[in-house]
Amino acid sequence: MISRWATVARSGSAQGLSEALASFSPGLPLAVALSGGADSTALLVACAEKWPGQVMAIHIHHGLQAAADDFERHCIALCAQLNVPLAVKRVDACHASGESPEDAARKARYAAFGAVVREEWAQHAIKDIAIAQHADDQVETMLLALSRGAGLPGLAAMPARWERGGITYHRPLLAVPGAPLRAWLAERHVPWVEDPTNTDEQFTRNRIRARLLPALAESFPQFRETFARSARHAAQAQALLVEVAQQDLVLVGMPPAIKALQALSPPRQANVLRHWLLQYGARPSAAQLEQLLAQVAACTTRGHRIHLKVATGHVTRTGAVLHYTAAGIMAS
Ligand SMILES: Nc1ncnc2c1ncn2[C@@H]1O[C@H](COP(=O)(O)OP(=O)(O)OP(=O)(O)O)[C@@H](O)[C@H]1O
Repeated sequence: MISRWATVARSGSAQGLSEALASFSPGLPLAVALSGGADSTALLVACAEKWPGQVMAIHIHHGLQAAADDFERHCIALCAQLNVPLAVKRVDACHASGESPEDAARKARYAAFGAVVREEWAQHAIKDIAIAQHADDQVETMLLALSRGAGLPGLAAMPARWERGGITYHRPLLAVPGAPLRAWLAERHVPWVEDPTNTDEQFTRNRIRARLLPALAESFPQFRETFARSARHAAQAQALLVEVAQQDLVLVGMPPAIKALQALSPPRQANVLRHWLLQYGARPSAAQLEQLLAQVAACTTRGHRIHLKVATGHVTRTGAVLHYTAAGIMAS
């Protein structure tokens, strides 16, 4: 197995994958999130070769599209061939009103990952899960963020590593473009399932992949590296903003005192208010935040009333402080 990996690693298509895997050192045993598409198929094969007997796979059956059974069949066959234990979990990924089907599927998927490693595989004490987004996915995510007018959290795109619910998630392929992963699988005659919706240009991400990425490659051949560098800069700056917001929240207090807010510069007020609201899951739009800042600035008399819609709730003034009320519950 090792010599086969080394032979393939010398070919151009495998270069990125072998380099990415060389610097990837998760806790073991490792679970790989296997959709059955090319990227996660390549990640699973590469991980199973690198850590024989210490890799498992999780497949989530969303039941969202007719091809879901094909994905499941592929995952079962691949894992049997690799001798990798596989857990298949069925989820009901119905989306709530106001939520996109993709977001609902993503949420259901992460909840199911947690359930598998904590419940079904409790005896293996798995603490690490690898998912297979790659360099092209990262660029698409940044372009999507730009198209929505996102701020730093959006431009920071996808982190290479993060923790949720006691599990460390890894994205070891963020420096590897999509094409070499497919070429690597093709060289080794490993099949994968093509998601039929990936070519549907009704979806913005698919339009970005089909039209913008080739144009970027033509004009800026290094775009994947430079976009990745920008994402890292944005992530670092965002981490700093969170630190400043945490310190400022101590200064202004909980609930935030209007006088203390007024003593901060407007960008710091915006930063700390965004941070405060996020604790209730409320993400103000740029216009709502601007209005809130204007109201805080104008709040110089006892009688000045503040009652502003923010996300699904309201920010109101009660005496010297602000409150956030979400779905009828007052938070402070
Ligand atoms: N149904 C699923 N079951 C398990 N893991 C999944 C599933 N769907 C996605 N993932 C994981 O999340 C990553 C990103 O998902 P996304 O839908 O963007 O990719 P994909 O088009 O399915 O790509 P891939 O070719 O990697 O399978 C996948 O690479 C995979 O690791």
